[in-house]
Amino acid sequence: MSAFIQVSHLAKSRRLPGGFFSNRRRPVLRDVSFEIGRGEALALLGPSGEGKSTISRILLGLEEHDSGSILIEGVEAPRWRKEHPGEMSAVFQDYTSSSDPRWSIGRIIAEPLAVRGEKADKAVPGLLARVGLAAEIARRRPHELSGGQMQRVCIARAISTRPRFIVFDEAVSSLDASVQTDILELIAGLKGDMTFLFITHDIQAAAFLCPRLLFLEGGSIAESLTLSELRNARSRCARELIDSALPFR
Ligand SMILES: Nc1ncnc2c1ncn2[C@@H]1O[C@H](COP(=O)(O)OP(=O)(O)OP(=O)(O)O)[C@@H](O)[C@H]1O
Repeated sequence: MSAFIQVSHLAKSRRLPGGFFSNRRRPVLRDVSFEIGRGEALALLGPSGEGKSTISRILLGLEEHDSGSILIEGVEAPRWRKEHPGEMSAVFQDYTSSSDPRWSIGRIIAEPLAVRGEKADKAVPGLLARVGLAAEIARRRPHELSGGQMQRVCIARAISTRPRFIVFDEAVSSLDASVQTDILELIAGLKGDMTFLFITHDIQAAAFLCPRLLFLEGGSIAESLTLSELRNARSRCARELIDSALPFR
């Protein structure tokens, strides 16, 4: 599988609280290197606060890194994002703040297309159908939908521009267990040629969607394991996550 994204020696520190003039910084990412193959679904796991979302925000161009490089199809990430508008997308945990509560669902889904100057309204019924929602939902507003329905709307919006790469950052974490399963099945069914990065604390969800799992610990990738290698995990964070998941015991 050829590399779609190559992350090399990524490092990022954050300013410690202590006033505007404080220069004290705390490393979050020390030396993170990994590849995501073209068309691969890759999971990124690790304890809370370890820097998983920081990596996703850096990949998406929402945050700067201090050093290291990110190549997408062999091109520096900022240039790739500029040359491929709409081809990188994301679904976040908080579906409420991901969408304007005053807008109709149709407008929320169509916005990324409208921004690109494409005819948006015609695409909405098809996008709703792809995520298992009825066309009439386009007229409703976010407060009229359940959490699971709203996350489906966020997924419809994320795929509206036909991205080639999607980050799912804790995209099922705030949903009830039964709804989580539905959304995981939806995500699994969408894949096609897309490349996925699936960020989660939930090793069972990761193993359901992704054939390979990365474990982030101490600011770098502690292990990269395929599903069949999970039983031989050696890093502390991988072992803890595996031991906490009953089916793996
Ligand atoms: N905007 C920010 N300003 C300051 N510190 C931040 C900011 N965002 C994250 N951090 C800090 O950076 C570190 C990494 O956060 P990050 O959200 O990337 O971790 P995470 O592994 O995704 O955590 P979780 O699993 O809890 O979402 C944490 O210590 C966090 O408190």
